[in-house]
Amino acid sequence: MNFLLDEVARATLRLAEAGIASPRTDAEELAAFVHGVRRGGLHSVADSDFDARYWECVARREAREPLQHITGHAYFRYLELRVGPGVFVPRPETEIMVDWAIETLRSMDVADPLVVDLGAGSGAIAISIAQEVPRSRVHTVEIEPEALKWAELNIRETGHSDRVHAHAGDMRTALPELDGRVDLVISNPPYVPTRDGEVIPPEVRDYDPSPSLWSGEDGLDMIRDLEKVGRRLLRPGGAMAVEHHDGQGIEIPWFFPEDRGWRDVLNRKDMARRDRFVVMRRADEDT
Ligand SMILES: C[S@@+](CC[C@H](N)C(=O)[O-])C[C@H]1O[C@@H](n2cnc3c(N)ncnc32)[C@H](O)[C@@H]1O
Repeated sequence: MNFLLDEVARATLRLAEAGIASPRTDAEELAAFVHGVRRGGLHSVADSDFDARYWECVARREAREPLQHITGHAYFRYLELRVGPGVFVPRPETEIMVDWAIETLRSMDVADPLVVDLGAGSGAIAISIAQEVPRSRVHTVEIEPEALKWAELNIRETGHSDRVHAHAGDMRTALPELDGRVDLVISNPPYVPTRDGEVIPPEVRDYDPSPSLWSGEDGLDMIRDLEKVGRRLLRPGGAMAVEHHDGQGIEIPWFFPEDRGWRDVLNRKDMARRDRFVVMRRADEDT
């Protein structure tokens, strides 16, 4: 074993003691970041090249700063996105909802589908869809100016400025010019119940911006409003996906009733088999 791997083992213990859920991965990611190699290449770093800044990064992580804020990037599907203060760090759970959206768009008989992503954050959802559905046109909306800057940066740096457009605005009233024309609406809205304030991890509570998290006592305020937004934006037969907290999967389908033109409302699960997002579509014109 080389010196760096010894240090990674020591850092792993420190991070585990600090209550980090994935101490080994984080210790390795930080070592890879500091030494400019991939995780698989850590064994090849010469002992003389060990960089003591590694321990500064480990101390920041130990104090529960998110890994992605320390390294400055987050991986999401096939993207490496820039993140930092002022923006929500994209999560793996959301990748599964995006998977559903991409499959749904590919199965639609539409050459250049029109997509709206509500709550841009880093741009993770919007950029992934543009990248993986080649002719899609994606509009994303963000209320927080700081977050919008990160989304714009990522859209530019990933080379998707031609088909992803980030708009400043409130997702509840945004993009009236697209009313009735959108093929797919997707959102990972704020959904954490304010009553959970005491139990969420410090990485989330202290670093994800408040507007990306909280949505009323039961966490459902924004999702209730999204029913109206989807009804306004979608074309007949258009599809929608909304991420939610585990434990909210029973209530949300009731917000999208058949008598308001919703069809095929279904709960979908994440990798841990927990209810994680709800999908639905608008009735066709003749139903
Ligand atoms: C949970 S984050 C999701 C970000 C990103 N889509 C992702 O999945 O990583 C929710 C985002 O919605 C934004 N947001 C909250 N309320 C909003 C509103 N009323 N209108 C537009 N964006 C809003 C937050 O600032 C935050 O960036």
